[in-house]
Amino acid sequence: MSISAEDIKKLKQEVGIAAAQRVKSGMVVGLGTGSTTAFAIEELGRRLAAGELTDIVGIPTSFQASVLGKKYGIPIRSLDDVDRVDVAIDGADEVDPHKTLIKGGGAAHTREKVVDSLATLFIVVVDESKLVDKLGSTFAVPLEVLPMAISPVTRAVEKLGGKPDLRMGIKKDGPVITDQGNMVLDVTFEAIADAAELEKTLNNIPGVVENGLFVGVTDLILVGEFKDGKPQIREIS
Ligand SMILES: O=C[C@H](O)[C@H](O)[C@H](O)COP(=O)(O)O
Repeated sequence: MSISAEDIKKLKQEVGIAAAQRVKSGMVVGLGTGSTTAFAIEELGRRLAAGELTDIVGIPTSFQASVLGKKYGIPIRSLDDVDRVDVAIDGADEVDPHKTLIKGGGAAHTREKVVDSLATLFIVVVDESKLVDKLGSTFAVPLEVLPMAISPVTRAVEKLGGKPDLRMGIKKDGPVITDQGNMVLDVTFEAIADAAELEKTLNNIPGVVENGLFVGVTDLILVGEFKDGKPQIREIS
């Protein structure tokens, strides 16, 4: 049974709110990027305004997260200002049974990997449509690439058996440019047998800044799903 866009939005909202409710006063919070995390950031702001939370600071994983954090009154800091990240809340484009992720649908995976990997507790928030048996079945692996290295990186990933596609803007002519001023190659692989190995291999190509495979980083996944017609949250830890 396919789920409507409205129902998916509802599930994103439920898991976003549930994740934000796990944040405690005094915590340093990694603010993820995307439509699901946006609900978590909004809920953090609501809790701050209501006095349910005090003294949190947010470490944004993108320009979008920074703007949203400020909009909802979360004090924004950089990694230079803190010595830890207590919890990070972030979305994903695919989640496999080993809690390995593909991220970067919003071209934010480089900063996300830095912040999410530092977190004592990394919570992934997704709706059920993101769960896959095999990584790469619905989503390509995004690579953030230095613009001057697009051609050699394209050839290198083709040699690895990947099919690279330069990500183009939707409301912009030309390629998508990341927050760091780089480009994105979305690489489709027929099968990803060993995500950990592929993550390292891709990052070893000169010119690749970071790829969207997140291996061994996830602590907890909150999955929004419909059961008996009602939205509910399943925890995978
Ligand atoms: O670059 C973007 C991020 O990795 C997002 O967290 C990911 O694309 C999921 O986004 P959404 O919650 O909008 O599906």
